[in-house]
Amino acid sequence: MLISKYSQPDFNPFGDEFDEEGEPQNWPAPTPTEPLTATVRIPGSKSLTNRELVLSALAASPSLLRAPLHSRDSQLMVEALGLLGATIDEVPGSGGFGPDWRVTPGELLGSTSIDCGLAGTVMRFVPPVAALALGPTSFDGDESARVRPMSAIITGLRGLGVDITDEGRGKLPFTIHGTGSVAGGRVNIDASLSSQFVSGLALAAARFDEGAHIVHTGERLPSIPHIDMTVRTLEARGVIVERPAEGEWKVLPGEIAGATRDIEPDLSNAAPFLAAALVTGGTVSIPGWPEDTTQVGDQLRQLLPHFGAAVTLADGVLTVTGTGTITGADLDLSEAGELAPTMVGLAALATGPSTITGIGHIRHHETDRLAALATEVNRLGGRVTELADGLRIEPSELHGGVWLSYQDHRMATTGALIGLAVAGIEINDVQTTAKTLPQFTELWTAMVTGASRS
Ligand SMILES: O=C(O)C1=C[C@@H](OP(=O)(O)O)[C@@H](O)[C@H](O)C1
Ligand SMILES: C=C(OP(=O)(O)O)C(=O)O
Repeated sequence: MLISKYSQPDFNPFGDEFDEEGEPQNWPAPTPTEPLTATVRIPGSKSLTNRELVLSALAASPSLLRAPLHSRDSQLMVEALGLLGATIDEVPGSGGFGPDWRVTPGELLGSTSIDCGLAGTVMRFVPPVAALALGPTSFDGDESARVRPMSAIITGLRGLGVDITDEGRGKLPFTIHGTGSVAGGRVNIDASLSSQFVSGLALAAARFDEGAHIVHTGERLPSIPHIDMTVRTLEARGVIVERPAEGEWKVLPGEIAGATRDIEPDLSNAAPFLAAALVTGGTVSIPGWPEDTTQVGDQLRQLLPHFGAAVTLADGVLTVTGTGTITGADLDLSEAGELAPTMVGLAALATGPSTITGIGHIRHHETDRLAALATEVNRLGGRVTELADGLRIEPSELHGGVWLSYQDHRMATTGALIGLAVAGIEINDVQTTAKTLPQFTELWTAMVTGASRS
């Protein structure tokens, strides 16, 4: 099994950016003097990598994952599945950002402890796998992971016949008492706080005796494209998923096939880079943009023009060009909450007001993103007001200062985005980008200095 360097407490991906006490130093966000012209290659998708890892561990035969994401979240997933019985070996890769992974499924055994870090995909996707293992598996994570909602997974698994002990808060930590099988059947859950509850149950459900008929009972369902991604990855491995009604998914019991899968670049991680074209009035291209994808980041093609961008997709290269002026936009991001921090960064630099709604659930992401974004932009002189399910951003002259990251990779990248236009912004704990993009500062600096010019 692979050892995760990203989950070691003393891991420092940037060498010199910790002080002598081991505290993260501030990273001065670069402010270019000219419009950018850059081509940026982006590593693999977190959402696809972690789904394919889970499905590979549950499959009937080995799988090969090509160009997977190597980051804290994917390493935590590798470790978790390794502890439960899968073997994950590195094989020489062709992707350029690290080796490929060969995943050999093994007998699922508990009697282990899983560290979820702050990864929603690990804390929501692995418990149903542990339910299939023989023996108890305890789950915990970072301190800030202990406030993220988990009750729909806990009550959902209980409804499917799984014994779980927890502290009664519907949060980490908890222990799954696996017996080697899960009865399965119909289960009602409220997934209004996270689509990952549906995805987590669905990914393992084909291995349950009766499969699972998942019924979402809440009033709203965020991030629907991520559930579509789950369904598509299941179907690609031969699993039958029926849709009896709106908000219902019926995963039939059956074999999950081993497969060779090419992981697409992470289109949501492309967001701040593409937005940089708007902020500087330049042009940024991302190669390897898939023609047909379930990644919600593909919606950037429709979203960025709202702020004044010209967007083209030709021969697998997405190119965004800005005019130097960012217009305000009114957006419903209920499907694409993951893109909200970047959109708020753009809105903070726009000439007109913006209202971004449909994202109440991002209060439960890595941090309360609505509060964190409002606080940080306002500390730089911005005018951001929190709404129940979003943010109102009004134009304002911003100034430099320290931008706090709240252990949130997308907060860190949003600070860097604003720093392209506002001199003197320093990102505290930029290392937190290792959650999904350990190369962030390297790629960002290359983009700004022209080192990634095509
Ligand atoms: O299933 C996934 O891979 C994800 C689902 C979404 O979660 P929510 O539904 O909690 O927003 C998204 O925001 C997250 O980054 C990744
Ligand atoms: C919400 C996110 O992550 P997680 O998978 O931890 O929920 C995110 O990456 O924006």
